[in-house]
This record gives sequence, C-alpha cells and structure tokens, in this order.
Amino acid sequence: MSTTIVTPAVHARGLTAGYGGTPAIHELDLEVSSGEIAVLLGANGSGKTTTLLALAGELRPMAGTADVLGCSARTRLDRRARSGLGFLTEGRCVFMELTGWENLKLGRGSAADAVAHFPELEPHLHKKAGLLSGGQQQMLALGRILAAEPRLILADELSLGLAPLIVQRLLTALRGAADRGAAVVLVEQHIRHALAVADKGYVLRRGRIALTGTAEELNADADAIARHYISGES
Ligand SMILES: Nc1ncnc2c1ncn2[C@@H]1O[C@H](COP(=O)(O)OP(=O)(O)OP(=O)(O)O)[C@@H](O)[C@H]1O
Repeated sequence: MSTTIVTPAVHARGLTAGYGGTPAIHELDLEVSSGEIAVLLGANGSGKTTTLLALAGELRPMAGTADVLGCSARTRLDRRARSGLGFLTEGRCVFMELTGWENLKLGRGSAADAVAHFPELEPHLHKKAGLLSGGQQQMLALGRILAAEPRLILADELSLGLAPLIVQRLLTALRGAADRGAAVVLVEQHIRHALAVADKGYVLRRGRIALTGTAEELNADADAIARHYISGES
C-alpha cells in the first residue's frame, strides 16, 4: 500500500520576522494547502503585510521556519516566482505609463489568458493603465497573476478603496483560482467579504495569532472579531 504525503503550499512554524532586528510578527504557525484560501485579518499594524513579506521571501525569518512551495524561507522572491508564486502587493501592481496590453504582456502567462479571467477589461486595454479605474487596474494586476496559473497567490489588500461589487468580483476570481488548485493567502479588511470566499482565517493582534478557525467559525463571530481585533488598536 502506498501513502501519498501532500506537503502544504505554506507551512510556517514559529515564524518570527521584522525590520532592523525588531520583530513585527512573533512565532506564527500557519498552514495553507493547495485549493485553500486563508485570510489574514487584524487591525492596522497587526503584522499582516509583514507575514506576506516573510512568506514571499522578502523578509528573512529571525526565528522559526517558513516553507513555501517547497522552498525554504531563505529562497529569494524571484526563485519563488519561478516555483509558482504570484504576489499581489499592497497598492496597484501595474505600470501606469504602459497600456493595459503592455502590462499584461509583462506577466508570466499569456495576455489572452489574463483577459479571459476579466473579459470586461478588453475594451480598455489600449489605454494607459494610469487612466483606468482603480478596479480595472486591480483586475489587470490580478489577471496578469492568474494567467500564470500560480500554485500560491499572496494578495495584500486587493480591495483597498474599491466598490463592494468589484471587491466581490476580485475575490470570486481568487476563489476560482483556489478551486483550480492554487493555495491563496489573502490580507483583507472587509471581513465578511473575505470570509465568504475563504476556507479558514487567522486573526493577528500585535504580531501574534490571537484567533484561528474555519471561515464558518470566524464568520459566526465576525461582529465581535471586527470590534475586538480590527476596528480597535492593534
Ligand atoms: N519597513 C518597515 N520598517 C519598520 N517597521 C515597519 C515597516 N513596515 C511595517 N513596520 C511595522 O511593523 C508592524 C506591522 O506592520 P504591517 O505593515 O505588517 O501591519 P499590517 O497589519 O499589514 O497593517 P496595515 O493593515 O496598516 O497594512 C507595525 O508596527 C509597523 O509599524
């Protein structure tokens, strides 16, 4: 009888990382498998972006381990990208002076595949990205990542400043990627929107995991979580 051991896409144990020798996240245990969306929730400054940067290999762990797509924590971002990592950083990941098409051609996947994820972009792709709406820019950035069929997507506040319908559109596209086998780690302020597409969540407080559970469990306590961990001080 053969046993197949499936390694999670993200497997962090005791992960501690920060800036200039000062930790901003402490002893995090995280596990995200293929097909799963994990959402990181927490107040401003609670360590969500720092966690993504550590998983992306942009920040070296000060302690603990972070195995991501079979790469150790010390593997650089470019090597992780070749192993199948797509990283949508905070802010709009587009080149404003290039047209939509030119932006899509810079991706690892084909421009046509990127448009297939967001067909509503097609009539606007001849314009410079800087002239597109915030939602269109974010679809451009996410479409470019999805076209490469990444095995792991790290997405930082992709809904920042966008209307609820666009937020749902973007999150649904991420759910589709997970359903096709990608692992997703999502940082999101809109707790209900995020939990609607996620499988599980981690709530951070002052750089530590304060709460973890399935999306269903966290959704049942969403109002209390928002009050205690998100609207308040980190
Ligand atoms: N480049 C940096 N240098 C020094 N400290 C930093 C740096 N970036 C973040 N920090 C600090 O690390 C802590 C965690 O910040 P982080 O950006 O990870 O939080 P966050 O939960 O993503 O916040 P937000 O929701 O506001 O983006 C904060 O105390 C922040 O001030």
